[in-house]
Amino acid sequence: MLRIAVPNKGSLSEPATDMLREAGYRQRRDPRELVLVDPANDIEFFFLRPRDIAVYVGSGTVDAGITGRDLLLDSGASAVEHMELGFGGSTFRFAAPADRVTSLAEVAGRRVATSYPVLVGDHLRDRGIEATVIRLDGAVESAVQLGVADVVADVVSTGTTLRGAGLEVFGDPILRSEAVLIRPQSQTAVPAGLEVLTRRLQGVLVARQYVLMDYDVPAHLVEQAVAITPGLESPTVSPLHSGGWSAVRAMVRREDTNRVMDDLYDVGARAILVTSIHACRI
Ligand SMILES: Nc1ncnc2c1ncn2[C@@H]1O[C@H](COP(=O)(O)OP(=O)(O)OP(=O)(O)O)[C@@H](O)[C@H]1O
Ligand SMILES: O=P(O)(O)OC[C@H]1O[C@H](OP(=O)(O)OP(=O)(O)O)[C@H](O)[C@@H]1O
Ligand SMILES: [Mg+2]
Repeated sequence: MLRIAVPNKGSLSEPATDMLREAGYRQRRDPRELVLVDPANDIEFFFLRPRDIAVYVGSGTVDAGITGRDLLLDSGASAVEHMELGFGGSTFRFAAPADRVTSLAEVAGRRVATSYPVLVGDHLRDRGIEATVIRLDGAVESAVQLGVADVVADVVSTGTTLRGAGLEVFGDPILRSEAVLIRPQSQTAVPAGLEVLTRRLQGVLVARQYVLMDYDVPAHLVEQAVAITPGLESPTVSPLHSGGWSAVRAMVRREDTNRVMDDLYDVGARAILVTSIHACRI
């Protein structure tokens, strides 16, 4: 039976569970459940702290797990990224009170508060900057105001928390993170069940990122229209019953939907219909 670690709380928990449910796996209803078996899919889910998941995966006691790239790098565990999951996006950045510290070089000799001491320590060392890293469990934005640190390094999503604490980011992002499926470095071959899980999750990603577009276009304009909707591989073109027109079906990126419909209409396409993809295997 395949063993998969899933975040039990925090920002990644609900979107991870939603994605697995969308991929056809049983998921827990009670947030206190720690283990859930899905016998129909021969898979077992372990609900663990997001920060601990890389440790379990690295030790090889589970076959794969969902966590953040930032948490994986900070863990130092022997686990590798297997697949990006398209949610839980964030940047990891330095911040300080406006105008007090404005470049990475100025971090030298100062105190940096963070919940990600390995990630930050590695970043500073790689750039030859000596600073004192102070490890805190969370809410690091208050560390400057409370006099424990001069600079913070933390997850930034909307930036609301930083603004609220009177801090401003400076320097380049330390990391761009998102939720990832990770597997043990020691795993020599990807288990068959993990390949199925991966394909299912890729199906969810495609269903979320693409829509299906159908339209009719005069046959002599098909080439122009198809240039606007090249699809993933190649669009399907079929003749309409009444001569001189073709029907085209292609996948289109969801965010491009309205621009593509406008462009198709301008070329002469009509009866342009957009349908959501419920599920797919590419
Ligand atoms: N707005 C956000 N706030 C916090 N983490 C986010 C956000 N968006 C994405 N993430 C990602 O979520 C992961 C951290 O999860 P979370 O903050 O839930 O863990 P935690 O801080 O260990 O737990 P908790 O906050 O419940 O104590 C990281 O990979 C981080 O990049
Ligand atoms: O840019 P924002 O949208 O404001 O989000 C970023 C904040 O969210 C996270 O905190 P979390 O809620 O996980 O609390 P924690 O600091 O205790 O981990 C993170 O550590 C930042 O504080
Ligand atoms: Mg947190």
